[in-house]
Amino acid sequence: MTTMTSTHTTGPVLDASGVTMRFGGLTAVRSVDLTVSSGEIVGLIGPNGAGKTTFFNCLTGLYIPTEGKVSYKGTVLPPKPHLVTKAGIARTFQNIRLFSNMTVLENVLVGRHTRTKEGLISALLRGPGFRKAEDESTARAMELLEFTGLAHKADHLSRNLPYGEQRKLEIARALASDPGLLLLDEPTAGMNPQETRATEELVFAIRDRGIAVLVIEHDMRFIFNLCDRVAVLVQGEKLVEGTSDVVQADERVVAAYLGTPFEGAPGDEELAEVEAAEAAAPSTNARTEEGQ
Ligand SMILES: Nc1ncnc2c1ncn2[C@@H]1O[C@H](COP(=O)(O)OP(=O)(O)OP(=O)(O)O)[C@@H](O)[C@H]1O
Repeated sequence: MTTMTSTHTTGPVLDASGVTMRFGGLTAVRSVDLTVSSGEIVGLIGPNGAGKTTFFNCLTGLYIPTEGKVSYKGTVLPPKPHLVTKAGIARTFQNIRLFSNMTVLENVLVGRHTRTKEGLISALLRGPGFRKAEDESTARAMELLEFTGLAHKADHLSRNLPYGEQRKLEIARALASDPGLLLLDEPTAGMNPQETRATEELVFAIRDRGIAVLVIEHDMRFIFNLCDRVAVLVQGEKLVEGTSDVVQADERVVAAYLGTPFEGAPGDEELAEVEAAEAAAPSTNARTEEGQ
């Protein structure tokens, strides 16, 4: 039996059932059920204000749902963000939330703290146990920077990274908590086609490491290329859920969100844009290296 097969047979990593979130008179999320299984990449799409981020906040303990429950690997999660992270769910945010005055490596080390056992006394004494844990954390953080293509920037201040690399760093920091499920909130927002394509590859690589992924995104090419399953939220309710083909063909989704049927094989147009950008890239790099 391959690893892939065994991860697919272990049942849902995430099981959200009947999740409702009300803010006063406004019901932002209404009785939403969603599961994500090991080995899956699931997309969450919908118009602005549909309740996608609110749903993420309910999954990660930032909000206590008005109704419903969220389980991770069969255990109901306490609605406290640090306990949710410790249980195995990590996330990135729609707006980048890095520690801008820390280095790239330090940002990833911050994400590692839920997995280090050494306490305050040990840290103050800086005994052998603490130093060993520190070395292990640094090695793990560097491995994640290699994985995300940022190792060569480990000692740069995060605020000096280009936008696309800051987004990658957010993902590296989320991975530092060794999650079983990664929630990505608009990971390609503001990216050019080349960066979007690289992010797509990164998400596939994360999935191949055995981490399930739930992703919110407005870029439909990205979503339909990437996801095994897509759920559509409209006005807080789940309208449709299915494969990319099913969702794209659903008239209700077209009417409520996509506007016009999504034409052409997903990825073709994007591929052409990326190839054009890559063809133009050497001259851009040359200008940068010459300091122009
Ligand atoms: N803390 C809050 N208090 C009151 N209303 C809120 C709060 N957070 C979200 N809302 C409302 O809940 C609804 C859903 O918002 P949410 O940000 O979850 O939508 P979204 O689908 O993520 O939108 P977008 O795609 O624009 O990010 C909106 O009407 C929003 O104004």
